[in-house]
Amino acid sequence: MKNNPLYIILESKIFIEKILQLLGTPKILWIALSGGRDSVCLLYIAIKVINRLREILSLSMILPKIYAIHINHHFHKDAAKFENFCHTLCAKFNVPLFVEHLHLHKFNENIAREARYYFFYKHLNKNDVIWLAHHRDDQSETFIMRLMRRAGVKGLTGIPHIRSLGKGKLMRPLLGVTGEVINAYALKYNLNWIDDISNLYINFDRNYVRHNIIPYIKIRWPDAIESLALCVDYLKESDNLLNCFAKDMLQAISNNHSIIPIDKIIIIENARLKLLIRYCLLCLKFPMPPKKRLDTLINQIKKTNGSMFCIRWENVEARCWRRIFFILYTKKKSLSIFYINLIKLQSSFLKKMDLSLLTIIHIKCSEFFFINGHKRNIKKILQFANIPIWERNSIMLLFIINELIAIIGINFIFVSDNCNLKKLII
Ligand SMILES: Nc1ncnc2c1ncn2[C@@H]1O[C@H](COP(=O)(O)OP(=O)(O)OP(=O)(O)O)[C@@H](O)[C@H]1O
Repeated sequence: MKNNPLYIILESKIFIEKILQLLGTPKILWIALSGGRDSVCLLYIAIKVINRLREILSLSMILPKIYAIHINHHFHKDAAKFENFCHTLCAKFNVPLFVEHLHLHKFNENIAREARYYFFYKHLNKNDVIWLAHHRDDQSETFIMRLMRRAGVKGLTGIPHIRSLGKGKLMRPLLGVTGEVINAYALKYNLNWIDDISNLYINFDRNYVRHNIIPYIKIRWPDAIESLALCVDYLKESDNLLNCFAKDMLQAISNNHSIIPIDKIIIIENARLKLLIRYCLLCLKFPMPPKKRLDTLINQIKKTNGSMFCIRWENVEARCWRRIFFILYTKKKSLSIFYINLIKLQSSFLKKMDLSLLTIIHIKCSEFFFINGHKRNIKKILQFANIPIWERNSIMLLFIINELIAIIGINFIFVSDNCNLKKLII
């Protein structure tokens, strides 16, 4: 096993050149280090890649520095073991390690993931890059899980190779290789890591797919991982095309993802209208409606012919009022949006603030924010961040705000005591 030649893929010229090309020359290359096999290998590869860069670049060029970041979730009984392991490993390689702590009353996988990305976001400065160790098997598992959740093209596109995150970029250089290759690499270089025993619990969907489904598919189709990952690549291309199409459609009728004249959309054919609404929701980072809800919404748009209606799912409301179609967020948003919007205001100040004083980011439209919370606390933050406050509780403000944004392009905050939009409208 130690001589397994598979590891060579990770040392091939093609692999190294591809990641060097993607990497560019950031000031800091962050490695998201969990202490597991994949991220330990990634750290090792990063060190080698920077050494390679040192050989190619002229002496006058500044090399990216490698920093590692570990999030201690304090939930796992081995949490301290993982953190200590990361400290020892980074000390060995002379890589500075930043540890962030997350204390949740009750562990929730999704919130923990969102919080992780928030911490990554917080550390990334302009042009920094962070590497995560997802690989081909993760991609194929995600694909199968999403199939079972009846995802459409967008959902099946899986994990992206590269995307922006705050001021920097998030990359997954190992997404093109399988776990088997990473394993061979780890064995070849005698790397140590900690096995997360929770990866064996098949009551989690991912683990069920990993242990109970993929091995069976591979008996019949040994290249299954590769084939599934290729499907994901094809779907990514289709999804990009659909997004371009939807963007053009929107640009022709509105300059806002959440406010569109109803007369412009009534005439759009159903399948295109669905695509347009999904695109707006995607840009607004709002949750997608279940299929039946979206069908009902389309029916309402066509049937009511511009009179009032309201369709809700999760915390989203799609409304028509005074011949304007609105997409609004009405209640508590997920942790990342909550943090990320606040952090935009003034991160150093917020660090000192007790965030629990604020209850909810109420609605986030593309250019302005509705915040609900104790007025005193919100005002304190906004004043500190030099953001003008408008206090009114009329939906008419939406129009005024929209007009002002269109005319002078300002950003400001609307603070309302009563964020029940239904009441406001009536
Ligand atoms: N607690 C953490 N701190 C820092 N980064 C993390 C943490 N958990 C996950 N990551 C990053 O996200 C990637 C994917 O996480 P996930 O839990 O899906 O994978 P994994 O199989 O546990 O990976 P690994 O073998 O590195 O632990 C990890 O490889 C790592 O880069």
